[in-house]
Amino acid sequence: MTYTLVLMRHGESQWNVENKFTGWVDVPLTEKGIAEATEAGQNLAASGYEFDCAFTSFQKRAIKTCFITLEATDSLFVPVQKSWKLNERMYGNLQGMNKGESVETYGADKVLIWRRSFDVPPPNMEDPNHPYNPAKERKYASIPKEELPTTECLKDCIERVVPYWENDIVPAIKSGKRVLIAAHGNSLRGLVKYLDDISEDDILKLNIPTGVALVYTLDENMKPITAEGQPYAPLKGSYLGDVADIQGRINGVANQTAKK
Ligand SMILES: O=C(O)[C@@H](CO)OP(=O)(O)O
Repeated sequence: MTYTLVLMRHGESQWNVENKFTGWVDVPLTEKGIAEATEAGQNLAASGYEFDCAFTSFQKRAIKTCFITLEATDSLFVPVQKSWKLNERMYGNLQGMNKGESVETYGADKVLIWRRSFDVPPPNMEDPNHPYNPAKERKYASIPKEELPTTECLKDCIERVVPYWENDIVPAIKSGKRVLIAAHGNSLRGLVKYLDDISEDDILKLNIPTGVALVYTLDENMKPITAEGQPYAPLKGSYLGDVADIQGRINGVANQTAKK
Protein backbone atom coordinates (compact mmCIF):
# COMPACT_ATOMS: atom_id res chain seq x y z
CA MET A 1 0.00 0.00 0.00
CA THR A 2 1.37 3.41 -0.94
CA TYR A 3 0.02 6.92 -0.50
CA THR A 4 0.42 10.10 -2.54
CA LEU A 5 1.11 13.43 -0.86
CA VAL A 6 1.50 16.81 -2.56
CA LEU A 7 3.42 19.67 -0.95
CA MET A 8 3.29 23.15 -2.39
CA ARG A 9 5.10 26.31 -1.38
CA HIS A 10 2.90 29.37 -2.02
CA GLY A 11 3.37 31.31 -5.26
CA GLU A 12 5.49 34.47 -5.37
CA SER A 13 4.49 36.96 -2.65
CA GLN A 14 4.78 40.74 -2.59
CA TRP A 15 7.80 40.55 -0.30
CA ASN A 16 9.42 37.84 -2.43
CA VAL A 17 9.47 40.51 -5.18
CA GLU A 18 10.67 43.21 -2.79
CA ASN A 19 13.26 40.71 -1.51
CA LYS A 20 12.34 41.21 2.14
CA PHE A 21 12.44 38.71 4.99
CA THR A 22 8.78 37.81 5.46
CA GLY A 23 8.25 35.13 8.10
CA TRP A 24 4.93 35.69 9.85
CA VAL A 25 4.10 38.97 8.08
CA ASP A 26 0.90 38.30 6.16
CA VAL A 27 1.75 39.63 2.70
CA PRO A 28 -0.38 38.75 -0.35
CA LEU A 29 0.50 36.85 -3.52
CA THR A 30 1.52 38.92 -6.54
CA GLU A 31 -0.17 38.47 -9.94
CA LYS A 32 2.83 36.31 -10.86
CA GLY A 33 2.33 34.29 -7.66
CA ILE A 34 -1.31 33.69 -8.57
CA ALA A 35 -0.20 32.62 -12.07
CA GLU A 36 2.44 30.26 -10.59
CA ALA A 37 -0.11 28.62 -8.31
CA THR A 38 -2.59 28.33 -11.17
CA GLU A 39 0.01 26.72 -13.42
CA ALA A 40 1.08 24.30 -10.69
CA GLY A 41 -2.57 23.35 -10.13
CA GLN A 42 -3.10 22.87 -13.86
CA ASN A 43 0.01 20.66 -14.04
CA LEU A 44 -1.40 18.54 -11.22
CA ALA A 45 -4.78 18.31 -12.97
CA ALA A 46 -3.14 17.36 -16.27
CA SER A 47 -1.35 14.52 -14.49
CA GLY A 48 -4.62 13.30 -12.97
CA TYR A 49 -4.18 14.54 -9.39
CA GLU A 50 -7.18 15.40 -7.26
CA PHE A 51 -7.51 15.89 -3.50
CA ASP A 52 -9.75 14.72 -0.65
CA CYS A 53 -8.55 17.24 1.92
CA ALA A 54 -6.00 20.00 2.34
CA PHE A 55 -3.93 21.60 5.07
CA THR A 56 -2.56 25.11 5.06
CA SER A 57 -1.27 27.86 7.35
CA PHE A 58 -2.90 31.00 8.81
CA GLN A 59 -1.19 33.12 6.14
CA LYS A 60 -3.00 34.39 3.06
CA ARG A 61 -0.23 33.62 0.55
CA ALA A 62 -0.46 29.89 1.42
CA ILE A 63 -4.24 29.84 1.90
CA LYS A 64 -4.80 31.41 -1.50
CA THR A 65 -2.32 29.03 -3.13
CA CYS A 66 -4.19 26.17 -1.49
CA PHE A 67 -7.56 27.27 -2.89
CA ILE A 68 -6.14 28.01 -6.36
CA THR A 69 -4.66 24.48 -6.44
CA LEU A 70 -7.90 22.93 -5.24
CA GLU A 71 -9.85 24.86 -7.86
CA ALA A 72 -7.52 23.79 -10.68
CA THR A 73 -7.89 20.15 -9.65
CA ASP A 74 -11.69 20.40 -9.30
CA SER A 75 -11.35 19.75 -5.56
CA LEU A 76 -12.67 23.03 -4.11
CA PHE A 77 -15.37 21.18 -2.16
CA VAL A 78 -12.95 19.30 0.11
CA PRO A 79 -12.30 20.18 3.78
CA VAL A 80 -9.38 22.55 4.39
CA GLN A 81 -7.75 22.65 7.81
CA LYS A 82 -5.78 25.78 8.63
CA SER A 83 -3.21 25.91 11.39
CA TRP A 84 -0.53 28.38 12.48
CA LYS A 85 1.65 25.29 12.99
CA LEU A 86 2.21 25.34 9.20
CA ASN A 87 3.11 29.05 9.17
CA GLU A 88 6.39 30.24 7.74
CA ARG A 89 9.33 30.22 10.13
CA MET A 90 9.16 33.33 12.34
CA TYR A 91 12.06 35.52 11.20
CA GLY A 92 12.28 37.65 14.37
CA ASN A 93 13.79 41.09 13.94
CA LEU A 94 14.79 40.38 10.33
CA GLN A 95 11.12 40.54 9.24
CA GLY A 96 10.66 43.46 6.88
CA MET A 97 14.41 43.83 6.19
CA ASN A 98 15.70 43.68 2.61
CA LYS A 99 17.76 40.49 2.17
CA GLY A 100 20.48 42.21 0.11
CA GLU A 101 20.81 45.00 2.71
CA SER A 102 20.95 42.43 5.52
CA VAL A 103 24.12 41.04 3.88
CA GLU A 104 25.65 44.52 3.75
CA THR A 105 24.85 45.03 7.44
CA TYR A 106 25.67 41.61 8.91
CA GLY A 107 27.80 39.86 6.25
CA ALA A 108 26.92 36.99 3.91
CA ASP A 109 28.06 34.20 6.25
CA LYS A 110 25.91 35.37 9.15
CA VAL A 111 22.84 35.85 6.92
CA LEU A 112 23.27 32.39 5.37
CA ILE A 113 23.36 30.90 8.87
CA TRP A 114 20.18 32.78 9.82
CA ARG A 115 18.44 31.77 6.60
CA ARG A 116 19.44 28.15 6.27
CA SER A 117 21.15 26.72 9.38
CA PHE A 118 19.38 24.14 11.47
CA ASP A 119 19.66 25.61 14.94
CA VAL A 120 20.76 29.28 14.88
CA PRO A 121 17.74 31.60 15.19
CA PRO A 122 17.72 35.12 13.72
CA PRO A 123 17.73 38.02 16.23
CA ASN A 124 14.73 37.98 18.52
CA MET A 125 11.79 40.36 18.11
CA GLU A 126 12.01 41.73 21.62
CA ASP A 127 9.85 44.84 21.43
CA PRO A 128 6.19 43.90 22.19
CA ASN A 129 5.17 47.00 20.20
CA HIS A 130 7.04 45.83 17.13
CA PRO A 131 4.67 46.39 14.18
CA TYR A 132 5.03 42.74 13.17
CA ASN A 133 4.53 41.22 16.63
CA PRO A 134 2.01 38.37 16.02
CA ALA A 135 0.59 38.84 19.52
CA LYS A 136 -1.08 42.01 18.17
CA GLU A 137 -2.88 40.16 15.36
CA ARG A 138 -6.53 39.08 15.58
CA LYS A 139 -5.82 35.77 13.86
CA TYR A 140 -3.59 34.65 16.76
CA ALA A 141 -5.89 35.90 19.55
CA SER A 142 -6.92 32.38 20.59
CA ILE A 143 -3.34 31.14 20.88
CA PRO A 144 -1.67 31.46 24.30
CA LYS A 145 0.82 34.33 24.07
CA GLU A 146 3.67 32.15 25.37
CA GLU A 147 3.21 29.78 22.40
CA LEU A 148 3.66 32.56 19.84
CA PRO A 149 7.30 32.67 18.70
CA THR A 150 9.37 35.87 18.61
CA THR A 151 12.03 34.19 16.43
CA GLU A 152 12.59 30.64 15.18
CA CYS A 153 15.44 28.59 13.77
CA LEU A 154 14.53 25.66 11.53
CA LYS A 155 14.72 23.32 14.54
CA ASP A 156 12.07 25.40 16.36
CA CYS A 157 9.89 25.36 13.25
CA ILE A 158 10.22 21.56 12.99
CA GLU A 159 9.15 21.26 16.63
CA ARG A 160 5.73 22.66 15.74
CA VAL A 161 5.38 21.30 12.18
CA VAL A 162 6.20 17.65 12.91
CA PRO A 163 3.70 17.14 15.78
CA TYR A 164 1.03 18.70 13.53
CA TRP A 165 2.08 16.32 10.74
CA GLU A 166 1.89 13.31 13.06
CA ASN A 167 -1.35 14.24 14.85
CA ASP A 168 -3.44 15.81 12.11
CA ILE A 169 -2.05 15.04 8.66
CA VAL A 170 -0.82 11.43 8.99
CA PRO A 171 -4.24 10.14 10.18
CA ALA A 172 -5.87 11.75 7.13
CA ILE A 173 -3.33 10.13 4.78
CA LYS A 174 -3.64 6.74 6.49
CA SER A 175 -7.43 6.89 6.15
CA GLY A 176 -6.87 6.95 2.38
CA LYS A 177 -7.35 10.68 1.79
CA ARG A 178 -5.29 12.31 -0.96
CA VAL A 179 -3.72 15.24 0.85
CA LEU A 180 -2.47 18.64 -0.31
CA ILE A 181 -0.28 20.70 2.04
CA ALA A 182 0.11 24.32 0.91
CA ALA A 183 2.65 26.04 3.11
CA HIS A 184 5.94 27.98 3.12
CA GLY A 185 9.60 27.71 2.16
CA ASN A 186 10.87 26.99 5.65
CA SER A 187 7.91 25.13 7.19
CA LEU A 188 8.18 22.78 4.18
CA ARG A 189 12.00 22.57 4.55
CA GLY A 190 11.32 21.43 8.10
CA LEU A 191 8.79 18.84 7.02
CA VAL A 192 10.96 17.39 4.23
CA LYS A 193 14.01 17.33 6.52
CA TYR A 194 11.96 15.07 8.79
CA LEU A 195 10.35 12.96 6.03
CA ASP A 196 13.51 12.50 3.95
CA ASP A 197 15.88 12.33 6.92
CA ILE A 198 18.06 15.13 5.48
CA SER A 199 21.22 15.94 7.44
CA GLU A 200 21.83 19.31 9.11
CA ASP A 201 24.59 19.98 6.54
CA ASP A 202 22.41 19.14 3.54
CA ILE A 203 19.42 21.15 4.75
CA LEU A 204 21.64 24.25 4.65
CA LYS A 205 21.73 23.95 0.86
CA LEU A 206 18.08 23.07 0.29
CA ASN A 207 15.87 25.76 -1.26
CA ILE A 208 12.22 25.19 -2.19
CA PRO A 209 10.83 27.17 -5.16
CA THR A 210 7.52 29.08 -5.06
CA GLY A 211 4.42 27.66 -6.71
CA VAL A 212 5.68 24.23 -7.78
CA ALA A 213 4.08 20.93 -6.69
CA LEU A 214 6.41 18.56 -4.84
CA VAL A 215 4.95 15.06 -5.10
CA TYR A 216 5.70 12.25 -2.65
CA THR A 217 4.88 8.55 -2.65
CA LEU A 218 4.82 7.26 0.94
CA ASP A 219 4.92 3.66 2.13
CA GLU A 220 2.61 2.36 4.86
CA ASN A 221 5.03 3.71 7.53
CA MET A 222 4.88 7.19 5.94
CA LYS A 223 8.45 6.81 4.65
CA PRO A 224 9.01 8.42 1.23
CA ILE A 225 9.84 6.13 -1.67
CA THR A 226 12.45 7.84 -3.88
CA ALA A 227 10.98 8.81 -7.22
CA GLU A 228 13.06 6.95 -9.82
CA GLY A 229 15.59 9.09 -11.71
CA GLN A 230 14.50 12.31 -10.04
CA PRO A 231 17.26 14.94 -9.90
CA TYR A 232 16.29 16.63 -6.63
CA ALA A 233 18.31 14.65 -4.04
CA PRO A 234 18.42 14.83 -1.03
CA LEU A 235 14.67 15.15 -1.57
CA LYS A 236 12.93 11.84 -2.15
CA GLY A 237 9.87 13.50 -3.62
CA SER A 238 9.86 15.01 -7.10
CA TYR A 239 8.79 18.40 -8.42
CA LEU A 240 6.16 18.34 -11.13
CA GLY A 241 7.27 20.33 -14.17
CA ASP A 242 10.24 21.09 -16.38
CA VAL A 243 13.52 20.23 -14.62
CA ALA A 244 15.55 23.16 -16.01
CA ASP A 245 12.79 25.65 -15.17
CA ILE A 246 12.47 24.30 -11.62
CA GLN A 247 16.26 24.30 -11.13
CA GLY A 248 16.30 27.97 -12.23
CA ARG A 249 13.61 28.80 -9.65
CA ILE A 250 15.54 26.93 -6.92
CA ASN A 251 18.69 28.91 -7.76
CA GLY A 252 16.65 32.13 -7.66
CA VAL A 253 15.65 31.44 -4.03
CA ALA A 254 19.24 30.53 -3.11
CA ASN A 255 20.58 33.74 -4.66
CA GLN A 256 18.18 36.22 -3.05
CA THR A 257 20.96 37.63 -0.88
CA ALA A 258 23.44 37.98 -3.78
CA LYS A 259 24.46 41.51 -4.79
CA LYS A 260 22.21 42.65 -7.65
O1 LIG B 1 11.41 35.58 4.04
C1 LIG B 1 10.97 34.47 4.35
O2 LIG B 1 10.09 34.28 5.19
C2 LIG B 1 11.56 33.25 3.67
C3 LIG B 1 10.65 32.75 2.60
O3 LIG B 1 10.31 33.75 1.66
O4 LIG B 1 12.78 33.63 3.12
P1 LIG B 1 14.10 32.74 3.02
O5 LIG B 1 14.01 31.97 1.74
O6 LIG B 1 15.20 33.78 3.01
O7 LIG B 1 14.17 31.86 4.24
